Amino acid sequence: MRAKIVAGNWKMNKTLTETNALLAELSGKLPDTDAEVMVAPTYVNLAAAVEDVKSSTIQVIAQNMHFADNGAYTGEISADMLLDIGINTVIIGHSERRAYFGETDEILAKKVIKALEKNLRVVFCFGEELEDRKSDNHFNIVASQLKNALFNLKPEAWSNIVLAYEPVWAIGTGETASPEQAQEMHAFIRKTIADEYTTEIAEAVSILYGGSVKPANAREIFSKADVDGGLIGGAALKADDFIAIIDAI
Ligand SMILES: O=C[C@H](O)COP(=O)(O)O
Repeated sequence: MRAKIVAGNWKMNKTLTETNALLAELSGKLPDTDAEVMVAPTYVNLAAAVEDVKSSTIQVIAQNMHFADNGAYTGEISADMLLDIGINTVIIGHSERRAYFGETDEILAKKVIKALEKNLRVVFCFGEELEDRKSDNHFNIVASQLKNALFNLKPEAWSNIVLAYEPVWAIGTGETASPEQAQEMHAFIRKTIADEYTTEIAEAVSILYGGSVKPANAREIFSKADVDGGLIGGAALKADDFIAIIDAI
């Protein structure tokens, strides 16, 4: 059985005070669920967030990390720093990192290798841009993103990988992929992994959908066979919306 996951990526939102308040509300309202619930606050609030959720099942995860062990990388964060404060999962490859911070497939491949070497679980994000979909190139782009960043991994490494398919045109735009478009791409991703590795590995990996998931559309998207949960941006910033999305899985 694949893990069901609802993860909230808070991006560059929420001060420490707001982080404490949102986590207190989420912990108090968290429904009974089989899904893993994760939140990714900004770096400076991670350690406090880990404390905040100590008595709940919410997992605090990181939005990014560097591929080096340590050194002269001003402004960056290492895997060991995350592990030391009790973080076990890191998002890598978010489209905003790719678009605004120049993160290439090559850089992302290094980050994934380092994270796995340190025993961190990786939520790996990828997805096509609007032009790719308009020119019917979206399957090629997604396949090449997977291949370039992940297909150098040994088969056993896949047990620590979660995928998040996020079509860039659906992120923060209010426009979402239809449940059918999400299912079509998730099935394609699974087949691409099965072709490169094995059906067992492809069937075991959780594939989340991200891009304007809201309480109103979550249930239908999550009902699709190959959609194992969501990576939620804007709607993760309000406790009631995030709880409603967790309830929808
Ligand atoms: O990491 C989350 C995604 O970028 C989705 O963001 P969004 O739900 O605001 O569209």
